[in-house]
Amino acid sequence: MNTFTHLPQEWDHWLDRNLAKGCLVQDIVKAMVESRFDADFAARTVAERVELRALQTQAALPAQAAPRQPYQYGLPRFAHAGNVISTFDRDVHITFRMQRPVLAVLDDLLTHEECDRIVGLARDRLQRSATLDPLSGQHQVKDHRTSMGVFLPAAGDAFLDGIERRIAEVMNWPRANGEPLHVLHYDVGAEYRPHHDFFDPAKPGFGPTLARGGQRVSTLITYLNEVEGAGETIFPALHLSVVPKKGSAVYFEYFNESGQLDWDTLHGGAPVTQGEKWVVTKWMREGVFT
Ligand SMILES: O=C(O)CCC(=O)C(=O)O
Ligand SMILES: [Fe+2]
Repeated sequence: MNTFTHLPQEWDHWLDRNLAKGCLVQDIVKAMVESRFDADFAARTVAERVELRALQTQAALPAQAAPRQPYQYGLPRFAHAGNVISTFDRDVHITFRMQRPVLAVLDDLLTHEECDRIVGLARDRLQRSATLDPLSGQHQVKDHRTSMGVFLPAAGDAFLDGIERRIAEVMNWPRANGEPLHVLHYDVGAEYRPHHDFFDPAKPGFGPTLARGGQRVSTLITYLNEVEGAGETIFPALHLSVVPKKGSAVYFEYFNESGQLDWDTLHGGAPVTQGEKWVVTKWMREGVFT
């Protein structure tokens, strides 16, 4: 019986060595399955590692496409100097920041009461999270996103209205460019595998969503509860993970004035190993979201 669904460190190195040697993916997966790794796990793990290695070496593009130019870090959209962002109703504290990619961890974005209230608004309306298929443009439920989610439009809700305003000030981008707040819930074992929040313009299925305000430019993920085990937001290309803390948030941006995309913002929600995880995400667009 094939049982292993976790990659020990020695196997991690083995995987990299074999990919570097040019071994075929199917041979690597076969060897893992023969060593009692779960077949689906082995296939997924190898496919993800191939993608990550390609990203790191910028070799992910098909042969006929032009190589990606390095992302130009001009003036960040997140232009807050100092440690505190004084919004109209609350001081938000910057506890970590990095320039490449532009990323920050923020404390006190929401009070605990606000977190609980958002969870309360979302709890009974959750649906299994879907992702937009890059080829067909259809919303599809896939194994790589096993959370439950719901959009919370702020229209007419004074509470959400205030939160939206605060978030727009923190993201330093017009509120009208934001998609509605999106709440995600993860049970034990649920995860959101590494992805980019922007829409790859080379993929035809993203045309219709790109027509609704253009490209996504930045993301703010706010943690709504204390997670008992794991569930970090992981950034594999940066070897960075952000540990959930109730009321705190992680911000990152990935679209510059020249329209370049920062592929290093690859990120995901690691599987929750104990308890549950709630987040609320704000995605900003280039223009007004319609
Ligand atoms: O749950 C997380 O930590 C990541 C969520 C995420 O990537 C998103 O909402 O776009
Ligand atoms: Fe994301």
